[in-house]
Amino acid sequence: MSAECMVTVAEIENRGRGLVATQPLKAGQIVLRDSPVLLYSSLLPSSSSYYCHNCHKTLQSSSSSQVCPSCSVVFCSPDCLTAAASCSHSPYLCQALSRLRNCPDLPLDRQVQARFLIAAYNLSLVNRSEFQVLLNLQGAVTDDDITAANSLHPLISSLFPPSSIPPLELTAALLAKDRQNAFGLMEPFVEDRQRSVRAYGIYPKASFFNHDCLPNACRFDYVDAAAENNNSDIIVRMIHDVPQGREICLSYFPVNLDYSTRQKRLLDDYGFNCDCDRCKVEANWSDNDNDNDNDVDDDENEEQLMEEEQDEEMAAADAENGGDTDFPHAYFFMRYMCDRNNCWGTLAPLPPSNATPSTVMECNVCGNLKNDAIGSQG
Ligand SMILES: C[S@@+](CC[C@H](N)C(=O)[O-])C[C@H]1O[C@@H](n2cnc3c(N)ncnc32)[C@H](O)[C@@H]1O
Repeated sequence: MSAECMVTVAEIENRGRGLVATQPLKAGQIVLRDSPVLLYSSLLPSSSSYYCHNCHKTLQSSSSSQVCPSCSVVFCSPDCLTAAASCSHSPYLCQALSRLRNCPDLPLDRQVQARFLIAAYNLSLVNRSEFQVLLNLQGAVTDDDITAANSLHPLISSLFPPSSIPPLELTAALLAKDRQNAFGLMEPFVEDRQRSVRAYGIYPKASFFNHDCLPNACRFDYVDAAAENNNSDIIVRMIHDVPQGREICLSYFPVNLDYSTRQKRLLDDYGFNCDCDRCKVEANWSDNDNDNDNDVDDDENEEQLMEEEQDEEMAAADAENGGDTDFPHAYFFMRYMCDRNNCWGTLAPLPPSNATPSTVMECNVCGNLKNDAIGSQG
């Protein structure tokens, strides 16, 4: 059975649409493969010249690289140049990105938003049905989206003929959809180096996954390691078994973040208060009282460790529940969080072969494979 049949879109109370298992699902099973309808670079123009402007693979110093004759951006192969010319690097987009490169004073976050808007409006010109996918995404507009739209509108308007300038409201709505639905394609993991996002993508099916702070599935990508033409594809695999009818959720960020950081991020970026089982337990932890005093930058928060005390508190909470909750929290961290230094990835088994579960766990951040002692025992 194809991965696409294993989950279906359903309306979930207080969460909008979500993806639900159509059958009992096994640990390691692939429930979704998805390709982006839109992909844009998140890097400074100087760094983005190291990547193919179509598939975002690192360019090799080989003769197969192709240069756009109009704007000089580079593609990894003639195939990527041809594919891009009719879609992601149309004449409109080529001209628009050249204009954007002439705005060096625009801060990087605004440049990245401008690249998204250029890619989105390009999609409206080259592929109406995929643009419609974008319009159908969830996305409540905030004041920040309106501020960003106001600041970028003169630039965006200048890229269109006066008769077809898109309305400001559409620009704000698109920015909101991007914020709440884009997946970051990260640079491959290097120990002791801060990982950055290479590109953002809008994935039409994966954007239906809701968030849970203890997810039952996780997302894999194989940037620079994927088979030909699949550099930006993502795969979602089950972390553990779930019954038919269960909602399948991802975590929108590394699972080691603390309670108040998670709540803040979910409210600021995604517009909701999380009341998942883990949050219900952690909402009562005493050290949350101090969390706000320690507010630090989001990036720094990503680096925060799941402190030992918290592990102990989780174990205590599970013990209080009789230790027989459906899926104890401490167990999740012991079994499904990568223990490699500075990684904070989530582990999921490799796909089962011939219905036999795999005992090898793969980390979705560093790619490490490790034998699953608990799984292989039983
Ligand atoms: C990537 S979309 C997920 C699909 C979305 N529910 C829809 O209807 O298209 C992200 C948005 O879904 C909603 N969402 C995701 N997880 C949620 C959760 N655990 N509780 C409440 N809302 C959630 C939020 O509105 C969030 O901005």
